[in-house]
Amino acid sequence: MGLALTELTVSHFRSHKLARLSLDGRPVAIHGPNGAGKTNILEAVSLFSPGRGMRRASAAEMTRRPEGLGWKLSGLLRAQGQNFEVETWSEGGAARQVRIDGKAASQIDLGKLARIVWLIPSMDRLWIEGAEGRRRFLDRIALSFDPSHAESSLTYEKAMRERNRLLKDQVRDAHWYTALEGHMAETGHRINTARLASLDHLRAAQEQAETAFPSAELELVQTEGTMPDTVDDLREALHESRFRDLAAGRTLVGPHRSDLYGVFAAKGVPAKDCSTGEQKALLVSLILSNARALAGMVGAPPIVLLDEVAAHLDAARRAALYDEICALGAQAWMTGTGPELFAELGERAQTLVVTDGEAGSVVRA
Ligand SMILES: Nc1ncnc2c1ncn2[C@@H]1O[C@H](COP(=O)(O)OP(=O)(O)OP(=O)(O)O)[C@@H](O)[C@H]1O
Repeated sequence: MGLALTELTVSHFRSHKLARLSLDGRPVAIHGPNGAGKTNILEAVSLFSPGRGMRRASAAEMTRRPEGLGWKLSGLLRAQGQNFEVETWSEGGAARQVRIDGKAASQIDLGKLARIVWLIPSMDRLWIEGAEGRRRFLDRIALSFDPSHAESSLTYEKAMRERNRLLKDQVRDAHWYTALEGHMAETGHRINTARLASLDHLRAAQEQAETAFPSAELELVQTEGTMPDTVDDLREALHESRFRDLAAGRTLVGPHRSDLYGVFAAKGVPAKDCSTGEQKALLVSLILSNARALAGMVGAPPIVLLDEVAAHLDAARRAALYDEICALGAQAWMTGTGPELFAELGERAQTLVVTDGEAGSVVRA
């Protein structure tokens, strides 16, 4: 068995008061009516990777109402041929903490053990909406390849926020800028390199795989100007941009101005102009490529979370998705409103049924 959660306890987390799940490593098909608490389980699993989880919610938002005292997720993770006891929790809305085998650990430590990727309904408009969503999508992929990408992003954003504050306040003291630009150049360059490397991994995985899903041609572009390709050039560009940035009241150069451009390869059509179904198929294709590339890199496929994906695929594509997930050997957690959406999986998956009970969500095998 590759990477998998074999036990999961969800406590005081969103609609779940207490859910104890035993998993056997097969894909997990979760069905139940709307609002029952299916996505909440996937969100819980996503919190075993660095960051705010798949809904980007605050720790306080995820605390079960009305109690509001905090939440806890614990599990047994099968990774690298061993079992790890993993825990993450938040008390009273405070920043979440992590423990591995009873010892305090960082989110990045956990991310190195539990590679987790996801596809969620809000990504359906990925190619149509703003560049920020596409950068975030690519950054999640980069983070799955290298969990320390999360740290680079946080450090860069913190320094940029500081610099933007100086720009807004029209501070002209060069010393302040020089120090911040040094940090931004180093972390910004690391972010850009990780994004480009991620695209290379995806391209290689797309080329090597036999898949029923369309491939995407992907390119990292700048919304304006160019992205300097060395630390020194980025530092220089930030320095040179100071007057322009003072006028704009924000930083105009750097990896926060990058965008992911995608083309439906077989037709040569930009992803944003493809049909809804084609856009979904492209996303599935990218997540499968991400999973394949990770399997090649770390020796095991990631845990894959697919929220409401089955319902949006026709029967042939759905069957192909299940075949590809099973061939990869990934523990995929999938949600849908009814069992018929998982019929093609048969015994290859484990089924959980979630219903809305008086004391919150109820999960049964
Ligand atoms: N902090 C919270 N405390 C208690 N309940 C919450 C909290 N956050 C969300 N919920 C409840 O969780 C439910 C939604 O759960 P979830 O999104 O998992 O549903 P779902 O089964 O995936 O539904 P759908 O099929 O409609 O997507 C809603 O009833 C919502 O009110």
